[in-house]
Amino acid sequence: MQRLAPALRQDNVPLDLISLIQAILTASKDISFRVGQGHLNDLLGSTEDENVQGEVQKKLDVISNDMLKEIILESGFVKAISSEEEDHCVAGVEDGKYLVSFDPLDGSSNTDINSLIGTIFSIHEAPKDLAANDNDMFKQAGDKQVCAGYVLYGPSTMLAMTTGNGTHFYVLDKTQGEFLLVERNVQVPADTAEFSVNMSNQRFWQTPMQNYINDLLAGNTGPRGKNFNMRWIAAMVGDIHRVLCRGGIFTYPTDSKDASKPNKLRLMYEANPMAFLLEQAGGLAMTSQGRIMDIQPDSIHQRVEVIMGSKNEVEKCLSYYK
Ligand SMILES: O=P(O)(O)OC[C@H]1O[C@](O)(COP(=O)(O)O)[C@@H](O)[C@@H]1O
Ligand SMILES: [Mg+2]
Ligand SMILES: [Mg+2]
Repeated sequence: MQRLAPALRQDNVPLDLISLIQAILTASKDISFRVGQGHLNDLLGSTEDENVQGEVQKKLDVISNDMLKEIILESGFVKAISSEEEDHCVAGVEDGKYLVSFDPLDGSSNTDINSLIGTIFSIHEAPKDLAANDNDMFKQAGDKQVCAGYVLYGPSTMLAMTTGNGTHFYVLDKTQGEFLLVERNVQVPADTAEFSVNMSNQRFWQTPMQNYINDLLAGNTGPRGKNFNMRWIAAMVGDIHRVLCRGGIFTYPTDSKDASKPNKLRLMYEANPMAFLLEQAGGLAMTSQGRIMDIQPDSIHQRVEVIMGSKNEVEKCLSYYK
């Protein structure tokens, strides 16, 4: 099986970007090891602190954030990073070529129940005309990403990544400490009979989404004429990995549960990287208003509606908004 670096060179990925990706993965390998230790090293549970999202941070949120931040900034290729766990972007080197946005630990509510969690990352080129501590550098649409990926800490540690030449799967060979290419050009089936949403929020959704999901639940007794199954891992990294593997539609719809926060998932380090991976695998990644990767960001912690997955099913969902 091919190692990561030669696989990326095959896609003509610039050497400095390969080195930056390897830095991110070095931190991820360490996170994978620590996550695997679970109770053994007192890594579970929460801290006393809240992050900029107003969420109580898990110990693993903080540990993985610090490890990624340190290794990425030390790489020397990065002008700044932005993270779910950092209020403001953190400056790197002024002449750094890249910007990295990351969700150090996705699926935080799963850390204490030994369930699926992951790390999500997105890389843009850094503008030369702004200072390294200026958040405005990150106001670039998802379409401008040069790389996106996630590492899934599951029974095996897997990497899904794209640099714009298709989406590929890698597995961490823990005996060698290397990510090995296991599947090139993953393709998401255009149709599906599987949907993924937190149903407990149903009464707060907009009418089109309520109607769409009700028709799925009606199955072969309803207008869709076929039965649909439901899955919800409560970790976007796990739910999107399933969609990349076998198709499906994943959505976190706009809701009225908390008027100050109509959307849950973050554009820069959740929606955009997943959108790049899905589109490169033949899927779609939308809000009810348009393509996620066309959104011009206005803040590094901006939240957006997410409707993504199998092309025909996403289009079907969007038809309810017409
Ligand atoms: O708790 P809910 O409503 O099921 O939301 C689950 C969603 O929240 C998240 O856990 C948010 O991400 P973080 O864990 O990184 O904060 C997503 O991974 C997941 O899709
Ligand atoms: Mg997350
Ligand atoms: Mg997180």
